[in-house]
Amino acid sequence: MKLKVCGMKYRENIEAVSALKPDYLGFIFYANSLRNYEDKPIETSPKTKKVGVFVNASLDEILEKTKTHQLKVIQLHGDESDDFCAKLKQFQPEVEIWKALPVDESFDFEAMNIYQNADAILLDTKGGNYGGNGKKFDWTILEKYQLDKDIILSGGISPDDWFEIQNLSKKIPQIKTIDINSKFELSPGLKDVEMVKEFLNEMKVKKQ
Ligand SMILES: O=C(O)c1ccccc1N[C@@H]1O[C@H](COP(=O)(O)O)[C@@H](O)[C@H]1O
Repeated sequence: MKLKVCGMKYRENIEAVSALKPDYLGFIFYANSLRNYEDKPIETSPKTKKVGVFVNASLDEILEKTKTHQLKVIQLHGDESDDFCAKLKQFQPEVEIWKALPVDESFDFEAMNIYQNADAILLDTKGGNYGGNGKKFDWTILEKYQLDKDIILSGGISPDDWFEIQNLSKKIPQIKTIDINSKFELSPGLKDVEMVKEFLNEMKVKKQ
């Protein structure tokens, strides 16, 4: 299982979290988010891939940020279409595309089939904002999931959730990555480094 730490904003904090070598670090490029990343590009551990999170941004903006920040993954967290994913792939074939979909009790997994040009689907809880709502959806609905496409599990994941996630991933091996954000913060965009460290350690114990 891989770990993405999302919503990084402050340089020193980014350096401290990057030193823990998570698989992914997420930077939100969305002006309406309290976690909007406005600083210069920052170097992270070579083991950590940078993910850019966008909400209904233009192709030009995404391409520009991908180049400037050396993004390895583009996470589309708005209402982007599969055609848009296809266009991005055309310009950036080496960059992975993750399409985020909002999940509630009526979520239809067929919606994932639409996104043939996305490399993976990120499932986040439907809420008042496009993301960062800090709420979990009912994970038992994942037991109905039968497609092959990789899933990134997201939405209100907290430090206490590792045990449940482990059990879930045994039933649903398509869950390849988990995405942590607001439940690991001291304030929006500022991660609690110790909390992230402990969580990563718990994950490593499982891996052995
Ligand atoms: O965190 C934000 O402010 C945000 C804003 C707009 C789009 C996505 C955003 N964050 C993403 O939301 C999910 C879930 O976060 P949380 O655990 O519920 O706080 C995560 O994928 C972030 O990448």
